[in-house]
This record gives sequence, structure tokens and C-alpha cells, in this order.
Amino acid sequence: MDTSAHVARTAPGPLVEEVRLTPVLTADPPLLNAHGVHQPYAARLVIEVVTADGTTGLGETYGETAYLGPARALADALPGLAVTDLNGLDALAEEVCGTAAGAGDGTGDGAGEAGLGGGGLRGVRNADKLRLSVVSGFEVAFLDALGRSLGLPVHALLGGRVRDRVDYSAYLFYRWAAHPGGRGEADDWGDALDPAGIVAQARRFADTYGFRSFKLKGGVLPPDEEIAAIRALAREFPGRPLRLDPNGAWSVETSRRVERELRDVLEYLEDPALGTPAMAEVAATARLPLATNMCVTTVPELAPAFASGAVQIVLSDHHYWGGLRRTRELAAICRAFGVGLSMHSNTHLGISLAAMTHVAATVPDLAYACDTHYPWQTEDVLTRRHTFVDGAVAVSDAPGLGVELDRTALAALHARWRADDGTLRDRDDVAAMRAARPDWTAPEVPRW
Ligand SMILES: O=C([O-])C(=O)C[C@H](O)[C@@H](O)C(=O)[O-]
Ligand SMILES: [Mg+2]
Repeated sequence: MDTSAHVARTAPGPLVEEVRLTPVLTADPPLLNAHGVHQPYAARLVIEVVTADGTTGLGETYGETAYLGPARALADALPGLAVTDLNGLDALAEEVCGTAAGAGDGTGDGAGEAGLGGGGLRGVRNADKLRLSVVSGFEVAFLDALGRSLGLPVHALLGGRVRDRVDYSAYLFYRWAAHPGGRGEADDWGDALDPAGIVAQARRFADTYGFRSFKLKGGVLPPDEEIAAIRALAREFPGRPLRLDPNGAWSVETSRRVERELRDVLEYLEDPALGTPAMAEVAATARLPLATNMCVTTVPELAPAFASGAVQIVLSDHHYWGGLRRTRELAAICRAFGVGLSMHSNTHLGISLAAMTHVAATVPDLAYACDTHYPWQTEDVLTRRHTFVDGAVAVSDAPGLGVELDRTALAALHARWRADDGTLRDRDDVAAMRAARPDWTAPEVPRW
């Protein structure tokens, strides 16, 4: 048996002829989190893979500077590869994406590391994860191109859908009415800085999109104020699934106290404390399941987290995990260990929401509504925005992802990226906070 590396450029199927990469800046509201506040614009990378038969496949991934070099190297290496050859894509990425770019300190605590951006909110940073995040956008573009060329939806290429709609949860944030200094795009949400503001935001999400589950981004206010907000949500929406996610801002002791106080109303508690050992200590006394998109974002982190019982639900982000097939592999691993799977979201556009919906449609035991930031994103690069009905996105049976690129919108968001002097191209919630509070520094964790 040939166990050597992939033998490139022999697979059947449409061949890549051209790859277009377009970094964009998309509007983001002043949403607060444990580190600071979102910048007025967030970077994404739009990938177009054009095949010799004239089909264009679309992909999307993180667009911060650290991703662009490896994405360019991979794009340049792709012509001649068949879009069926997803293993070849992985192998090429290992060859050309480099091993140093974006490498962090490897501690797994997501703190104090340079390179990937995200302000420490995206878990461990290392070169493998950077490469996988880049590959994910190309894998989605390959699947889109292949599906379009075969006349089949992406979910059919992943084994077929087991549901015809994917449930999402409302992603509630403490927020300001506007970005400091009037930067960014205006919206009419107003501020939300107390329980009444969070309930009003949730009500609008429920009325507009039909969301039935609610996740509050915590780690912003002292825990008792966030407990009060969850209690207010429970009164307003009795029996509805509620989650609270302080992004690891609490000590083990505080996490245990919040868990005790909210165990009658939360569906799960997400990343209360930072890192697997602390999560395991919290889990040891918890009755609520603990979910994470921080201490388990790479394969090597799975075994220690599962062995120590630190995590009961993994919130997959197909970007981190290297794409849609790897998300399904993660689902199988979780299933084998009796761990639940749902989906994490960062600021993203409609291409990624389509990709999330296709893969989520194929995972049999998806027991929790997935996260999405999408309703906060008023801009998109699609001709038709996704819609939520009863909190769900319908699974498309159209060829590929079932979305079309709006070139005018893409050009406008790219022009914004080009016009930026570099300050907004990399996510920095701490710096964005300093625009309002000049003395702000990244909070020490645990903060409470
Ligand atoms: O669930 C999460 O932890 C996230 O979505 C991380 C994000 O970075 C979120 O905290 C945000 O956008 O502020
Ligand atoms: Mg989270």
C-alpha cells in the first residue's frame, strides 16, 4: 500500500484555473465582551475558485493580516488541482502555508499570544490552526464549485441532509448605541447595558427572527449583574434555552457560584473559566453541562478535555477545524465520547452562514441551536441575504452553497479594506475600547 504523501494532480474532476482572494471590511456594531468592544469593521476574506469548466465556487474565512499570506500562497499553488481533491488541498496547504506565521505561545489559554487576532477570544493560536482556518475557506469554495458543476447541494456532497432547517440562537450582547467618536455605521438598536436592555434586545431578536434560544455574551459586567440579566430573560421567555458565555473571565470559585445560581434556568454554561484544567474543576461540581469554543479548538486539545470531563459540548467553528469534512469528523469523535456538538460563530458573512448551515444539516445529533453573529451584520456580499424563519435557516437544495456573489457589494467592502490604513484590518477589541476609555488595558483573567 502506498503510504506516501498525496500524489497531487491526478484526481478526476473540474480543475482549478484561477483563484481570486478579496479581503473585505464589514460593518460591526459596538458589541462588548470580556476584552473590550468590537471595532466598527471586521475583516473577512472572500475566496473565489474558478474551474476550467467556468464554474466559480465561493468560500469565506477570517480576513485578518495573519491569514492573508498563507491564503495567497495556497491560492497560487492551486491551479491544476481538481476541486474533488480535498485531500490534495490539505496536502498542498501543508506544503505551502508555512509553519511560523501566526504561531503563538502554545499554552492553550488563548492569552498573550500574537498572530491570529481575535483578542484571545478564539482559543489557542498556532500555525496548524492558522493553516486550517485558511484551508476551511478553500474547502468550502471547492465544495461549492463541485456542487455547482454537478448540480448538487453541498450537503449532498457531505453525505446528505438529515434535517431541512438548522436552528440558530439569538446572540445577545451588552452594547453601546454607537461606536465612540461616531465611527462606523449607525443602527437603531440603542444601548443594552442592564437586564431591561438585554430583555428588549432578546425580544426584538425573537420577534424579528423567531429565535427560540438565547445566548448572552458575558464577562462584561460583574457576575451578579449578568445573573440578573439571565434571570430577567428566564422570566420573559420561560422554558426557553438560555446560555451565558463570559469567555473565561471568571475564577473557578465564581464559575461555581454562577453555575449554582443559574442551574435551574440555563441550558449550558459556556467557557466560564479559562483553560481545560479550570473548566474541569468547575465541571466537577456542576450540574449544568459546560460548553466551549476556547479550550477545545484543535485536535490535540480533545483528549485532555474529554478525559478530565472538562467539557460536555464542543462548539465547533468550521473555520478553526479546517472545513466542513473535518467538522463532521469532530462530530464523530464527540459522539464516540458522549460529548455534544454545536456551532460557534464570530463575525461572518453569508457565505460562511451557508457553509455552517450545510454542514449542520448533515450532523445527525445536533442537539443545540447553533450560534450566529449574522443578524448583527447589516452588510453582506450576497445578492440575497439569508433569512431566519422561526429562528432557523432553511437548508438549500440549490447547487453548491446556494448563494450568489454580489460583485458590487464585494467591491465596496474591499474598497473599505483598501482605504483602511491598517488599524482596522486586525481585530483588536482592547484598542477599540480605548477610543472610549483611554486607560483601558486587556483585563487580567480571571477578572472576577
Ligand atoms: O462564543 C464566543 O466565545 C465567541 O463568539 C467569541 C467572539 O469573539 C465573541 O466573543 C465576540 O465576537 O465578541
Ligand atoms: Mg464562546
